[in-house]
Amino acid sequence: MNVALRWQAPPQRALRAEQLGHLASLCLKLEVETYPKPGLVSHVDNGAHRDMDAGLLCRSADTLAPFFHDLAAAGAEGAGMDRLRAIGVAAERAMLAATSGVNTHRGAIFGLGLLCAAAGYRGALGIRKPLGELVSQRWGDAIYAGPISLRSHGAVASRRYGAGGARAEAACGFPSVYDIALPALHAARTLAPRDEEAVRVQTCMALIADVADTNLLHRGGVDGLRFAQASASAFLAAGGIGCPGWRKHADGIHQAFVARNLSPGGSADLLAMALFVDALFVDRLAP
Ligand SMILES: CC(C)(COP(=O)(O)OP(=O)(O)OC[C@H]1O[C@@H](n2cnc3c(N)ncnc32)[C@H](O)[C@@H]1O)[C@@H](O)C(=O)NCCC(=O)NCCS
Ligand SMILES: Nc1ncnc2c1ncn2[C@@H]1O[C@H](COP(=O)(O)OP(=O)(O)OP(=O)(O)O)[C@@H](O)[C@H]1O
Repeated sequence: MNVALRWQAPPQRALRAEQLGHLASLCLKLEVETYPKPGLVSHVDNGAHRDMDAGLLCRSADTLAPFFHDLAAAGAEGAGMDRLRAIGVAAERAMLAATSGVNTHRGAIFGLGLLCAAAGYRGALGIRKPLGELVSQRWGDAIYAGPISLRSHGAVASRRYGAGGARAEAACGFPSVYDIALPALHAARTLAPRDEEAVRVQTCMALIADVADTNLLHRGGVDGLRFAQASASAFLAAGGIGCPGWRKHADGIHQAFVARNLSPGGSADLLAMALFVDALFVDRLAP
């Protein structure tokens, strides 16, 4: 597998919904094609996961492209949260059918889906606001007011540890994308201008160091989250991808996560979202 980000944002502001759907799917594949990513599935190994591999994640990403397309089109038509939710639920169903029941991308459908809807909305209005701000303004209240599955891993972790999870991240306008991932991504490009995979590793580490990831809480409790955050912070403090031998350090962290069954799926989703936002030049001009 070799996924290149063959994407050049057209100069006009309004990107067609189909292109946005294709871009979102591509960003999911780029996230997969990033190694070492602590505990997560990549083209090199399956990390802390027994039920999925890179091939399954890429098939899932392909399955989701038309749904991201629909979400962008719905956003352009001014859809409210009920309509977006119906498309999101249909996307989750298609994902489970394509993966024989494995949750490959539930968090990513939600976050990237809302960003696609915001990109469609922004294109239709011809405005320049960051996508996260639009999600928060347009659908933030409805995201909080929406139905919550009491038995989901995220909901249990939220109740037990008080973490807001994917829902709070979206309702607040994706602060982890704008305040953590994008600055890390841009700084990393000056450290490794010709190595986009290294840039993605550094961005992923920056996210893990700061995000209260409900996947980590579900799998490892507070101790697991603290271990993950401390490991990623130590990688960054040592110079990250600017340090000679960084791959060995990152690989050691990956193996330590696997040994503890830790997987920061929320940070993986946020990495894909940051790649999506970064690829749309309006956000680059006004992040
Ligand atoms: C809100 C969702 C994600 C419910 O999931 P859940 O209760 O399990 O919540 P939780 O927040 O923990 O996370 C689910 C996934 O999000 C990701 N995640 C975990 N922590 C975080 C975080 N801090 N920030 C962002 N994403 C995170 C992980 O991949 C995780 O597996 C979603 O599945 C849902 O409500 N879907 C309904 C469809 C919908 O409303 N769609 C909107 C348009 S696409
Ligand atoms: N490369 C990746 N590797 C692993 N998880 C990822 C990756 N990219 C995104 N994710 C996110 O991680 C989530 C899946 O994580 P996980 O399998 O730990 O959750 P779960 O199904 O709730 O729990 P469990 O597998 O412990 O039963 C998905 O919702 C997905 O969006």
